[in-house]
Amino acid sequence: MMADANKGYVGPIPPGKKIKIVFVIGGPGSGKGTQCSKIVNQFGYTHLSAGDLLREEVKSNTEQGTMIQNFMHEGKLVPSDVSVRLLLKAMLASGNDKFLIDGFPRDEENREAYEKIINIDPEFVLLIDCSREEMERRILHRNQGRDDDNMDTIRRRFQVFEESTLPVIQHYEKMGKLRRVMWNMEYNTMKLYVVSTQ
Ligand SMILES: Nc1ncnc2c1ncn2[C@@H]1O[C@H](COP(=O)(O)OP(=O)(O)O)[C@@H](O)[C@H]1O
Ligand SMILES: O=c1ccn([C@@H]2O[C@H](COP(=O)(O)OP(=O)(O)O)[C@@H](O)[C@H]2O)c(=O)[nH]1
Ligand SMILES: [Mg+2]
Repeated sequence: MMADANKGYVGPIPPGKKIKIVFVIGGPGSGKGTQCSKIVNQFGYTHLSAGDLLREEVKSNTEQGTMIQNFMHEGKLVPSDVSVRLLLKAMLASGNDKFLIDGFPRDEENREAYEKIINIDPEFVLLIDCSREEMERRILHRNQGRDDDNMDTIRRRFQVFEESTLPVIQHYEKMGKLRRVMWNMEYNTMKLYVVSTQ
């Protein structure tokens, strides 16, 4: 491993380790988790779902867990320092150097907190573009017993996606980092994006 693999990097990950990060973004129910699970099996990435990490934290029955549960139940975004710290903890615990980060960053504040605390430029941002009708249909049939998969919360989650996540997507598009795939695209086409950065 080259000593200057992360030249200029200032952050908590040990220097000298070239870390690859891919953000996977898309509306609620667009298939982020599904595609990430397929990609990790084949390409040795660690899949970190920000939503799953938050749900794990809710189970801990701490004050922070209850706070997170309330935000999620309302379809709102949990304060960035909480989500970023959970991501960082999971990255350090994994020992891996390639991560698919699913469902994050969801707003500009998330992105800024990530840049302040973790500060590793993503290789690219994979956007799963899916119609709202299809996303709604999928969420309502997902049967994972999620407290936020009800019509009322779903509506708010879509609103957050349109108002807060779209600006993040535009940011990465301006930087030339956005790779857009359609929800009904062949999985093999999706794989190409990952293979091309191996
Ligand atoms: N390409 C697909 N075609 C049909 N159903 C899908 C597809 N991808 C995902 N699903 C289903 O849609 C639901 C939402 O997918 P999920 O991966 O949980 O999305 P997200 O993580 O973006 O919310 C799940 O029940 C999943 O099985
Ligand atoms: O970085 C994140 C990721 C998720 N969430 C919260 O967790 C919920 C569920 O996110 P998840 O990614 O699991 O939902 P999905 O898009 O997969 O349906 C969101 O609505 C938010 O309330 C958050 O606050 N910050
Ligand atoms: Mg998901």
